[in-house]
Amino acid sequence: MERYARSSAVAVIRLRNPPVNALSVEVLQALEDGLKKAEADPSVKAIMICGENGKFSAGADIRGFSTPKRHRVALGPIVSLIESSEKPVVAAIEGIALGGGLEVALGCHYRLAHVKAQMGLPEVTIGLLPGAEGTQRLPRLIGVPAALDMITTGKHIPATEALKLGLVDEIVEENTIEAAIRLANKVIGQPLGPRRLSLKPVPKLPNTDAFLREALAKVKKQARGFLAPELCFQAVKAATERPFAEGVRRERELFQRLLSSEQARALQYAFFAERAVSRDHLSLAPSPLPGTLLSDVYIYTGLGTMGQGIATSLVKAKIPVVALEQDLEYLNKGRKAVMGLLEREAMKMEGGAQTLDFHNPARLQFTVDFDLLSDVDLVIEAVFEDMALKKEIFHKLSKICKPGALLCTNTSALNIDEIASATSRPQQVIGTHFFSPAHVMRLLEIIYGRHTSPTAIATAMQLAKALKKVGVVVGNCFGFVGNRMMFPYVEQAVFLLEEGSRPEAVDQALEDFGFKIGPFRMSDLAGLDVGWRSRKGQGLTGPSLPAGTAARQRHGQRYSPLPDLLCERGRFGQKTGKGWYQYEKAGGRTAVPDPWLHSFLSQYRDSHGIKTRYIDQEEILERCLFSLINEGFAILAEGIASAPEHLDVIYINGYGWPKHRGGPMFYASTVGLPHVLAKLQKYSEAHPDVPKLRPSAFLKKLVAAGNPPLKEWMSYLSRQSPKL
Ligand SMILES: CC(C)(COP(=O)(O)OP(=O)(O)OC[C@H]1O[C@@H](n2cnc3c(N)ncnc32)[C@H](O)[C@@H]1OP(=O)(O)O)[C@@H](O)C(=O)NCCC(=O)NCCSC(=O)/C=C/CCCCCCCCCCCCC(=O)O
Repeated sequence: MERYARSSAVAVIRLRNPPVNALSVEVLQALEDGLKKAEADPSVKAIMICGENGKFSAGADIRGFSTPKRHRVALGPIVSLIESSEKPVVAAIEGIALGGGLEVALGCHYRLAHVKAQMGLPEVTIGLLPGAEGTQRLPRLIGVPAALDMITTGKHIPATEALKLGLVDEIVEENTIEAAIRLANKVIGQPLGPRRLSLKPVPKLPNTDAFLREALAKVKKQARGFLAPELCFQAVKAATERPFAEGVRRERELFQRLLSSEQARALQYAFFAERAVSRDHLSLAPSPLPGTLLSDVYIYTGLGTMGQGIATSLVKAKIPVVALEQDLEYLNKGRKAVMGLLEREAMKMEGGAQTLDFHNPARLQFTVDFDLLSDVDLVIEAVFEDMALKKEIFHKLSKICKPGALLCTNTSALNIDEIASATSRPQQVIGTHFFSPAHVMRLLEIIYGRHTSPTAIATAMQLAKALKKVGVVVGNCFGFVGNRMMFPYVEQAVFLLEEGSRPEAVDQALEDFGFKIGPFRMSDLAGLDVGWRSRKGQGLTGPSLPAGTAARQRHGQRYSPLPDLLCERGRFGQKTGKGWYQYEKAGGRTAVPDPWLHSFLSQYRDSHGIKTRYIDQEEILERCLFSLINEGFAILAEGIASAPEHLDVIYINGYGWPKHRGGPMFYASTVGLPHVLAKLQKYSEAHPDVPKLRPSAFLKKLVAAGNPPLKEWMSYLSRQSPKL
C-alpha cells in the first residue's frame, strides 16, 4: 500500500508492499489516488515518490501476470499521470528500482538515487518487455544504444553507472529521502516541460539504420528461439521511428503478445521455482552456524579444476579458505591457477583486488599441512572421482577435524553413504556437487545420505546462499538428479549416431531447441576421457570386461561402444584437438565437422550390420528429451527429489536447459503428458533393448489420472523421503 504524508510543501508518496514493494493492483490504485490528492491540494508544491524499507520497487507484481484477470490496472497511464503533473515530482531511489518501478521513476521529473541503488528493466528475463512506456522514455533519456542494452538484456546497473548514463540526476551517500525532499523544494516553480521525457526527441545516431541492423543481428544470435529480446528490440526501434504516442501503442501491442506467450509463463514459473527451491531446508540451519561459516572453510587437495573454482567461489563470498594439496608441486600449480582466477574476477568488480583481499593469508592460505584441518568448520573435498581415494581422505578427516565440522564431498555421481561409512560421523557427511567452472555456475546439488542430519543439510543450503548459488537438495543415487537424467539423454544421442545421424545434426537440433550447447560439443568440451574412466570403473568397458561380451550389449541391454572407441584412438575432445569434432589444434575451441568421424561411423555401421537411415529433427528431439524427462518421473517416484520444480531448477542452472522453456518437467507439462507417454511407447517398442525408453510408472499414472497440472503431480505419490 502507498502512504501519503507531507513534509513542508512536499507530498510524500511511499510505495509499500513488502518485501520488495511490488506494484500490485492495490499499490497502483493507491499511487493514483495519492497523486490526485497531491495535485488537488493547493498547499502541496512538489511531490516525492519513494519506497518502504530502503527499496523503491521491484516492479509489477509478477504473480499478477499468471493469476486470472482481476480488473486490469494499467501502469502506463499512471506513469503518464505522474509526468503530466503540474507540480514537480522527484523519485527517491533506494535499494532497487526495477521494471515497472523504474518506469514509475522515468515518469518523474527528477530522479535521485542512493549510491548503492541498482536499476534495471529486467522484464525480458521473465519473458516480457517494459510495457509501461519504458521502451519509449528510456531511449529519450539515455540514448538508443544504452537503452537497447538495458532493455534487451535486463541487466541491473549500479547508481554510479546510472549517473554516467544520465538515468539519474544525482546520487547521494546520505539519507536519500531527505536529499530528495531538499531537491523537491529546490525545484518548486521551475519549468517542467524540459523534464517531461515524452516530449523529448530520441537522440539521433550518426547511422541509426546500420546500428539497428547490427543490434538486431546480435539480439537474434543470443536469443536462440527466445522471443522477448527481439520484441524488446522492436519496441525500442519504434521509439526511433514514431512519435511518442504511436510508440506507446506499438509497445502495448508487443507487450500483449508476450504476456500471452508460453515463454513468459515458463520464465515466470522458473522465477518462483528457483526462489521456492532455495528457501527449502534453510530454516533448519542453526543460527549462527557452528563456528559460523565465516570462519575457516577448508578445501582438501584437488586444487585441480574443480577445487580451483570452489576456492575462487569461496573467496569471492568473503569466506576464509585454507586450500590444501598433497604436495608442493600440485600446491604451487593450484595456487597459480586460483590467483589467476581471482585476479580476473577482481578486475570485474568495483574496488578490484582490494575488495577481495585475496593476498591476505587470513582470507586465503595454501598449505600441504593436513594438521591445519583440526580447526576448520567445513571441509569441501574436491579430489577426482575415485571412491577408494575419497574414502581414505574421509577416514583421515573424521579423525582430524573438530567434532562439529561439516564434511562435504564434491562428487558428480558417487555414493555418499559409502563415503560416509569411512567416517565415525556419517551424520555430518554430505555431497556438494559443484558444476564447472565452479566460480561461475550457479547450481549446487546438495546430496544427503542415509545418516546426514537435517542440520547438515541446512548448513549446506546456507553455504549455497552465501556463495550466491542455487542449492537444490536431492537424494543419493548414481548420478543424483542432474547427471542421472543426463545419462539417457546422452545415451540416445549416441544411439542416434549408430542409426545414421551425425554429431553436428544432433547438436544442431538441440541447440535450435535452445540448449546452450549440444551433447557432442559438450562432451568434447568436458573431455571424453571423463566418462571413459567412469565406464571402466563400472566394468562397462576396458580390460575388466568379461571375454565374449557382445560389443553392443551390456547386461542384456543395448550399449554403444562408440565413445570408448574414440577414446581408444586418443580422441578426448578439445584437449586433444579431436573428439566428436575436429579442432584447429589441441586445446582449440572451434568445432568443425570431421570427415574422418563420418567415415568411421559408416564403417562402424557396416561392421555391425546397421542399416543407415535418415533421422529427422523431431526424432532427435523426442528421443533425447523424452528419455531425460522419463528419468525425471522415475526420480520423483523414488523420492530422490521432492518436486518437479527441483528438477527444472537443476536443469536450467546446471545443464544449459533453455530457461524460456521452463525446465524439462515444465516442458513436459506444456507438450502434455499423454503426448510424452505416446512417444515413449512408440520408441520403446522400436527399441525394446533400451530400458530408459520404457515409460515410467509414475508418468503412466499421471496420464491415467487425466494429465493434472504440474503443481499437483506430487499428490499422486504416496511416499516422500522424510528428509525432503
Ligand atoms: C532483485 C530482487 C527484487 C530481490 O532479490 P532478493 O533480495 O534476492 O530477494 P528474492 O528472494 O528474489 O525476492 C524476495 C521475495 O520477493 C518476491 N518478488 C521479488 N520481485 C517480485 C515481483 N516483481 N513481483 C512479485 N514478487 C516478487 C520473490 O518472489 C520473493 O518472494 P518469495 O520468496 O518467492 O515468496 C529480485 O526478487 C528480482 O529480481 N525480482 C524481479 C524483478 C523483476 O523482474 N521486475 C520486473 C517485473 S515485470 C514489470 O515490472 C512489468 C512492467 C510492465 C508493465 C506492467 C503493467 C501491469 C501493471 C499492473 C500490475 C498488476 C498486476 C497485479 C495483479 C493483482 O494484484 O491481481
